[in-house]
Amino acid sequence: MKDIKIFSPATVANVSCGFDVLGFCLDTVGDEMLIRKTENKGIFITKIEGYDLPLKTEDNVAGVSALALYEDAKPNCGFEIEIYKKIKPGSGIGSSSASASGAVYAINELLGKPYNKTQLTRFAMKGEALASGSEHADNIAPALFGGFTLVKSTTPLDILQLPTPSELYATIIHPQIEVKTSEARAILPNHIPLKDAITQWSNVGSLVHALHINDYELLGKTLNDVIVEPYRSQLIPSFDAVKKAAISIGALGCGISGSGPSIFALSKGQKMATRVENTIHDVYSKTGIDFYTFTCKINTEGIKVI
Ligand SMILES: Nc1ncnc2c1ncn2[C@@H]1O[C@H](COP(=O)(O)OP(=O)(O)O)[C@@H](O)[C@H]1O
Ligand SMILES: N[C@@H](CCOP(=O)(O)O)C(=O)O
Repeated sequence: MKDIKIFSPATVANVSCGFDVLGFCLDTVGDEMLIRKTENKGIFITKIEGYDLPLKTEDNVAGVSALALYEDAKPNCGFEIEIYKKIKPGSGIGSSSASASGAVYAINELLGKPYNKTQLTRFAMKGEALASGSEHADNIAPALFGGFTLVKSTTPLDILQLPTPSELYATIIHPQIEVKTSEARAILPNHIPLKDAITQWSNVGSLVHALHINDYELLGKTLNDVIVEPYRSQLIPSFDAVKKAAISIGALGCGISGSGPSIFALSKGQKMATRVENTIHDVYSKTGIDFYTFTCKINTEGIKVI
């Protein structure tokens, strides 16, 4: 195989209570990437469409991740990367992760799959560090593994795959403003009150249990973030109004998607999810800020060849 085209999906990291640990993969929205072998050794980004991003390998998340794999594999060829970007950088639905994980997934396929998904995650984390200043894996893991994932540890890297309730739908509202993950991380405290930590890890454990027993009502109760949301919600216009409206119309829960500005809501069934989307659309229409919304199932497959 000399070339490959892939779909690299958007993802929702943190999932309210699970900062840097929990994440899930979205369907329908994602980047496309075309990667081909070349006789010229090295990693070359030859084309980017959709958003203005650096072509220089070392300045692009996809290039940095690809280089990490390339320097480990030492293949007797190089790779050219074309990125067809659909996820706006700084969106909060894993734009950097889609590039980082897509690049390593595609090159691994072209090399005959010498690496497993955990090893690919490690390479892709190098790209995330370029974007956010931190090697977090909570977007990359759901992109590569699909569904819900929990990053048990980063050293050693240990990713847990969690069950995905079959009737679960995600609704995303993406205000067209940029919130860089690096900036959204810089405003977080280094220390947290013990009582908040107890609440947070109680919710994480309960969320994992809810996924395992397919309990939608319990899942909704766990979507509560007392540590990060109080700081980051201040970066997102009308966040509180969106969250209140989504839950009042029947969403299981609602929170900041990743580092924002996107907001996610989870619902049981497509009918409720559509009702939630219509409601938050009406709320945001009053802000005067450009935005778009979409609703989709949880993507249990992750990155795929197209
Ligand atoms: N291939 C790429 N895809 C997305 N962002 C990239 C890429 N290469 C570099 N970047 C930079 O990374 C940042 C986007 O990362 P981040 O803030 O984490 O956005 P998101 O929350 O959407 O993942 C932007 O500053 C962008 O310029
Ligand atoms: N745990 C990270 C997740 C960033 O997600 P993104 O979609 O905004 O890149 C964080 O919250 O900083």
